[in-house]
Amino acid sequence: MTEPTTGPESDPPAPVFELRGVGVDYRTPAGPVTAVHDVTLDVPARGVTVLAGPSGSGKSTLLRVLGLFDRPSRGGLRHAGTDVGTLRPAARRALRRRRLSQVFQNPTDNLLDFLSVGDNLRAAARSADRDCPAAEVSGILERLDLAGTEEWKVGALSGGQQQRLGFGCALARGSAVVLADEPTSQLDEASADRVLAAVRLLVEREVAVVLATHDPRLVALGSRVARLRAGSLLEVTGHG
Ligand SMILES: Nc1ncnc2c1ncn2[C@@H]1O[C@H](COP(=O)(O)OP(=O)(O)OP(=O)(O)O)[C@@H](O)[C@H]1O
Repeated sequence: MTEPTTGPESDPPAPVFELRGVGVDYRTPAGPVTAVHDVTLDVPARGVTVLAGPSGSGKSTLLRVLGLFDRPSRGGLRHAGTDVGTLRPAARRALRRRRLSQVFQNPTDNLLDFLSVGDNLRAAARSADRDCPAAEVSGILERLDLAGTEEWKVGALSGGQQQRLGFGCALARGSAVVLADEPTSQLDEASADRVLAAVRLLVEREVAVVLATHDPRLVALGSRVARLRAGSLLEVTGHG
């Protein structure tokens, strides 16, 4: 029996996220604050999509929506064609576990400090119901320029090495999408440069990467750049 086809081979894959008129309000003691206004955006299934904008423009809020941590107050969100707004909490959690990874700003927030480097990769894979065999552990470490550190505790790594390992954990999880919030903001320039190489490795492995950043070097990696100001989408540039 032949597999059903979804279209000619040249068709690009469906967007990994489709946001339609998304708005997010926060309740505060002073009343509601609208952090994101009416954002309509497609996030391609390949390459880097950058959410760029000054502090307070809504980048982290949108990442929390894409990471299925927060529900939009208005509008719709589809992930790989599925309307996530209609999913029950357990189904949202399962989707997050199997399909998505997060890389936070602070490198230590991405790792378990009581485990070795290799065990962090294995634990990350298990958290997505996967295995990370020995060859994969050493392959990931080599590609991230961390060869020889497998037995080290993560506290022995520099901040930049820890952040690369954070991206390595996303690879070990086999996620389709990696969402990273200001991943270079705590790093010096040389360490940040090597984090860029980790992002490129994810792209090479056909992971969709969404970066919230104001680091121009990360913005330059974007095949699509969505510029935000005060919670509104100003423009979307690029392709992919
Ligand atoms: N939990 C919250 N409760 C109330 N207001 C919030 C909350 N989180 C964010 N905001 C407000 O929403 C707006 C957008 O914040 P957000 O953190 O998404 O912006 P950002 O672009 O990621 O900023 P930064 O670059 O400083 O992280 C800001 O006005 C912020 O004060």
